[in-house]
Amino acid sequence: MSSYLTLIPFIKKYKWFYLWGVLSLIMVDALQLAIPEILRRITDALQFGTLEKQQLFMYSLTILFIGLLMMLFRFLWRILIINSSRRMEYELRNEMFEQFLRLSTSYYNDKKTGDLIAHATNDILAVRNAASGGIITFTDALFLNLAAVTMMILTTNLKLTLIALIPMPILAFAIYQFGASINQRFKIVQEAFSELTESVQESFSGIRVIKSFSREEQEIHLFDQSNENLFNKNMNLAILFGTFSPTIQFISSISFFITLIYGTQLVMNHTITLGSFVAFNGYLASMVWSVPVIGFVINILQRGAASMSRINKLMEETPNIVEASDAIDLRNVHGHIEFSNVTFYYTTDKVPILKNFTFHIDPGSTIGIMGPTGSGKSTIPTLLLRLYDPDDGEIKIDGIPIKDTSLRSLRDQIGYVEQNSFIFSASIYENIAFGKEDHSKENIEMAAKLAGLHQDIVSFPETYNTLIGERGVTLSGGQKQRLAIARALVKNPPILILDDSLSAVDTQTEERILEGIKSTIHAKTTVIIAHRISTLKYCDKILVLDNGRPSEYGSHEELIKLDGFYAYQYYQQMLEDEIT
Ligand SMILES: Nc1ncnc2c1ncn2[C@@H]1O[C@H](COP(=O)(O)OP(=O)(O)OP(=O)(O)O)[C@@H](O)[C@H]1O
Repeated sequence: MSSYLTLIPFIKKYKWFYLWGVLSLIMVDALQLAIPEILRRITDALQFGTLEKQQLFMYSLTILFIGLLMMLFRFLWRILIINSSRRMEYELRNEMFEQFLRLSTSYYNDKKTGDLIAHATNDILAVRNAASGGIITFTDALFLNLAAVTMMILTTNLKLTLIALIPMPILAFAIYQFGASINQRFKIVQEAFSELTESVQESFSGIRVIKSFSREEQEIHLFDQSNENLFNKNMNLAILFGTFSPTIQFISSISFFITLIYGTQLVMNHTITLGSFVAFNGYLASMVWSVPVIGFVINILQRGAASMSRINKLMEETPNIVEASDAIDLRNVHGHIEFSNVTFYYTTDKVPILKNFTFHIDPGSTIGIMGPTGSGKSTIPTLLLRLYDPDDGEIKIDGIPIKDTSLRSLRDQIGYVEQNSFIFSASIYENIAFGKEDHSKENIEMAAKLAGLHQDIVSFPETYNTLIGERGVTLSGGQKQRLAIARALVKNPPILILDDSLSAVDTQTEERILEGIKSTIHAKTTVIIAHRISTLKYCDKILVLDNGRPSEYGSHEELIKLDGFYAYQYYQQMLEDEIT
């Protein structure tokens, strides 16, 4: 329950809402307890034949008035408490999303999307329930219980009260036991639900693969298994719930049974009046209702606490990549890049991806990087962008260690086109303008032209406003790549990195794009990671990586002469071109 401590700032912020809300709630309860008192007076007057018409009219009118006040106060507490819990949910969700974006790339390496979504949905919902329903019902039940017992003792009979309360400890124990099992089964249901959501998400994302491999039957079977698992877990919970209510009701009825036997005797021997007996039953009914509710509330609060501790854990995560407190802004970059003795592991228990890697790129030059798959090519821009930090060594831009620069200014200097860039479900325009806040229509069109995409865009019915992704048209692999290039070019960055980003484009288009970039954007340091020699031959120098270490370096001609990996790839690709 200590996990709720993090909610204190929220509660403090909305303390007046909560305070007035709880007071209104207590007013509702107090008014509710006045009704058995009126019934006592009416019954007594009826029993002793003293009830006058005008008195009955007044009592009825009072009950009506109480009903009206209860309506008003109920409305008030609902508005006040539900409103503040919704505000809390809103703020908590915003804070969580900000934290998600603050966390470093490595955080996402071993996290399931379904679990992350569950934090933002189920966990926040459970906390909101605890902060609204939980608090309301807890206050409600606690006050009602205490007030009802006090009224029973003060207005009726202490002994009858004590005897009627005998089953209450059994009731409390049963509720506690049920509560623990319900909580556990509820958690299992949540896990099964998360598994099902994950599997549905995967099926939607991989629908093309499923269809092209005719895996529909197997996927339906797998889904059926997950769904059946969820059904079984839900049934387990339902059975427990099904047993819970009747058991609780049965134990509660023992209280009425005792009251009926002992209470009627007290009436018959004139220890209490008939009116007191009626009122006593009214108080008992309020109590019997509220005892199980306390059990439920404890569940809601426990569930909320479990969710809150998961949220706290997430909020306490610190990003691996942090800015120095005196970080400087990188400005007017010339594009000199230097890697000195860089060693890097994605996971420390595995082999290093880059080993003592030392390399430098002159400003304004175009450098190609090639090497076998998995040799660490894409890791180089990842480190340059500080998506990860090296375990050893240093990286500098224009002589400034990138660790000393602000993340934003560093990333603003680099236009990085990933192997498989993500395309958002938005318009083409918005996708290109993504990385540049102060863009103009001309900038966007210029970038699209340079990336060789403009002609494709104008052939779409709504040109630049055409929606793409889930809500719109589907782009071809080559169009996606060119869109990603346009997105990087619109930033007009001093350093441009194309990571296998022309592989789905034919060689003539590729030639046009690279020529365009070279002739239009002067003095840009360009790094081209590629497997195709046709792409690399535009580069001033080419670095061949092998197992995280430079193995060859030189111009196209120099590397051919060297007769190593590059030359082998060159002849191999020439042969393929001749055959096709
Ligand atoms: N996020 C990650 N977590 C753990 N390991 C990773 C991660 N990204 C890449 N790796 C591993 O690091 C190694 C180098 O990956 P990298 O992407 O740099 O290779 P690459 O030379 O660009 O390969 P390719 O030509 O296939 O794109 C690979 O073995 C890869 O499995």
